[in-house]
Amino acid sequence: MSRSLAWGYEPGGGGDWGTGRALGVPAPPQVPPGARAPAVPAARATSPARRPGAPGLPVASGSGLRRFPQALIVGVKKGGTRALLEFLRLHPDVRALGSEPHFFDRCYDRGLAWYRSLMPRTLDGQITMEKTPSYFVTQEAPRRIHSMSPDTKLIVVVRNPVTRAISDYAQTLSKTPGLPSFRALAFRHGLGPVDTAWSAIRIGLYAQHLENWLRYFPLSHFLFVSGERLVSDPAGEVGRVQDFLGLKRVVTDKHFYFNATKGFPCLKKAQGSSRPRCLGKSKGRPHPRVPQAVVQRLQDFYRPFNRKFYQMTSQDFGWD
Ligand SMILES: Nc1ncnc2c1ncn2[C@@H]1O[C@H](COP(=O)(O)OS(=O)(=O)O)[C@@H](OP(=O)(O)O)[C@H]1O
Repeated sequence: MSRSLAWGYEPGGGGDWGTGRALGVPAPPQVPPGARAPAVPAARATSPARRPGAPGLPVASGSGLRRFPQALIVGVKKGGTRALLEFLRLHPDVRALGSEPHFFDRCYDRGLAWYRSLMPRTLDGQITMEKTPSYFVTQEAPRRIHSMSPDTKLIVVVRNPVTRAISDYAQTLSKTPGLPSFRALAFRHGLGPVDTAWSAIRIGLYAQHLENWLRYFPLSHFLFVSGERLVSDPAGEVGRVQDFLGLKRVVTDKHFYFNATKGFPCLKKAQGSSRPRCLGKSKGRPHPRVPQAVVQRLQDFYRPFNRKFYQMTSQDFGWD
């Protein structure tokens, strides 16, 4: 796997992320939609049995063991989840799956043993991680993750829901030329009520999604990372994450520089490399111009949901 798929930009360089895979990590097995992976027990709604070879126990293979993730980046789409994962991968005690396995939303019927087989091997004391931003808005994800391990640490990168929606739209537009305008999709009947059935809008109702998670996990299991501060102060946000994961603060401001061409913080040296690297061009895409009146209406729409989210998390993200 070419490293440039993960870190597509560097001074004088180009490229794209493409697959969302990263740094030398093999892609998960590709199984056609609807097909089942062979000889793997289905995931159960109860905790995995504690017997050798059972889904709950680590599997020895080569150097280190494949273990279930102890920490997950569960959201949100377009929040800055890739940047956070790649920053954390600089830490010697973090091993992460480069691709998004989508186990707790799309692939759950492949079973826990399949899921664990995707994970990189870790030594004692190292943390296994993966990120799949759609988990945060998947109704069944909290129950399923809880049944894997009620001790799982959950990280949510959140961003102003209006900017997030525009970013989401920009991504869809890049794959679907001729898409109706953002404004046409955001409001029903022209400039009628906000269309909460549109996923770009619905994902930003953070308080509602969090309520579903809190039925299974206490707040102490969550860390909410500001997507805005991840850009303005990456070392500060990654410092909070390292504390939350019980890790030494190894990733610090020494690892970052601001790349004026990219307009984002980049790494002075990516994992296993001596060269500076930025994320690929699908991260930090130009956004289409959205009229200020549309932005304002959405700001007003989200305000009560944002306030509720601030209350629930005891954190003010400053979006209002
Ligand atoms: N360092 C750095 N470099 C590039 N981009 C950065 C960085 N930090 C945060 N971001 C923001 O990450 C946004 C993409 O978020 P995700 O990685 O969560 O997207 S995805 O859901 O996995 O598609 C992406 O959104 P857009 O700017 O709208 O493309 C970026 O704003």
